[in-house]
Amino acid sequence: MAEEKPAVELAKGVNGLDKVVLRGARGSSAEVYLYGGHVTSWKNDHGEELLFVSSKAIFKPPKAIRGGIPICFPQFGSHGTLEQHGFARNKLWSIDTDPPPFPTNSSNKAFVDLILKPSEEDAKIWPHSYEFRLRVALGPGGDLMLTSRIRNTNSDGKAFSYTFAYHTYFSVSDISEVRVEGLETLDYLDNLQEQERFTEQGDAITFESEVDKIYLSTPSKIAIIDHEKKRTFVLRKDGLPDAVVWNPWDKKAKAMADFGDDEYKHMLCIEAAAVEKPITLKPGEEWKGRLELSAVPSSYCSGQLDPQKVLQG
Ligand SMILES: O=P(O)(O)OC[C@H]1O[C@@H](O)[C@H](O)[C@@H](O)[C@@H]1O
Repeated sequence: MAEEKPAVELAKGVNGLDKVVLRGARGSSAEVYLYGGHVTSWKNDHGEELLFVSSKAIFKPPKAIRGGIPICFPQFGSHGTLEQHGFARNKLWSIDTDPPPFPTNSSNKAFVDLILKPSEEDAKIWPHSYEFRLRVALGPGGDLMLTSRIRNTNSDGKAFSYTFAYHTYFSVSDISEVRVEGLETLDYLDNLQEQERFTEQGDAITFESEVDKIYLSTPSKIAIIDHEKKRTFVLRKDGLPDAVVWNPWDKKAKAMADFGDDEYKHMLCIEAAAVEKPITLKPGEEWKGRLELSAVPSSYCSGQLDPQKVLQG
C-alpha cells in the first residue's frame, strides 16, 4: 500500500520558493507560498484546480503572483500613499510555530499558520508595528478557509488604519457563462468611472466587458455560478463588508505582462474586502477577517436554479 502523504508538508515551488502543501482527508489540497502568504492552488477531492493562476505569472519578488489569493494589506488598490494593493503580497512571510489559541476543529490537521511582521525597511514606508497572522485551512469537505488576525503592536500609543482584501482569482470555464448572485441591488463604486457611486440593478451579475467595481456592505454569502462547468462557488466572509469584482477583459489583459491575452475568459476575481471604511486598530487591538470558500456541483438549466436557495442554503 502506498504510504499516506502528510496533511501538511513544506516543499519547493516555482523558482525554488518555499510553499506549504495542505492535503485534506478525501483528496482535496491547497498550496500556500511563503512569498506573499499567497494561496496558489486549491483542488477539490477529484484533483480539479479551483483557482486561476496565470500561465505567465512571475514567481519572483518583488512582483506579486498573478492569480490564486493575493493578500491586499495595508492598502487596497491605489487609493493611498502605498504601492498598489499594499506590500503584504510581496513580502516573505514566516511559518508561525506558536500561534495564539485559535478556536478550531481539533480533528482537522490540514492547516498552516503564517505570520508577517514589519522589517526596519517596511517601517520606513508604513511606520507601524503589527503582527499579521494568517491561517490557511482545508475543511473536512475540502472547503478552503482563510483567517487573518491583525494586531496593532505599536508601543508609541498610535492607532493605525488599513484597507484589506482577499484578492481571490476563481477559475471559470467561460466568463460569458458565469453569473454572480448576492450583489444585486447593492451600491458600488466603479473603479472604471473614478470611483463614482452607482446602484446595481435587479438581476444577478453577468459579464460581457471589463468590470472593476467595489460593492459596498454586501451580504456575507456570495455565489458564483459556472453554467458550463456545472459548478457553484460559495464564498462566505466575516469582518469584510465589501466585495470587489474584477475582470480585465481583452484590452487590459493585453497590457499586463504577467497575464495571457485570452486568460480573462477563464478567471473572475471576487474579493472579500474592507475598502470603503478603513479598519482602525488602537495599540493592543486585534481584527479578524475570515473567508471560507466551497465549490459544489450545480446542475443549472436556465431558470431552474433559485438564487435564494443558493444564498440561503
Ligand atoms: O495588477 P494588480 O495590482 O494585481 O491589480 C489587479 C486589479 O485588482 C483589482 O482588485 C482592482 O480593483 C483593479 O483595479 C486592479 O487592476
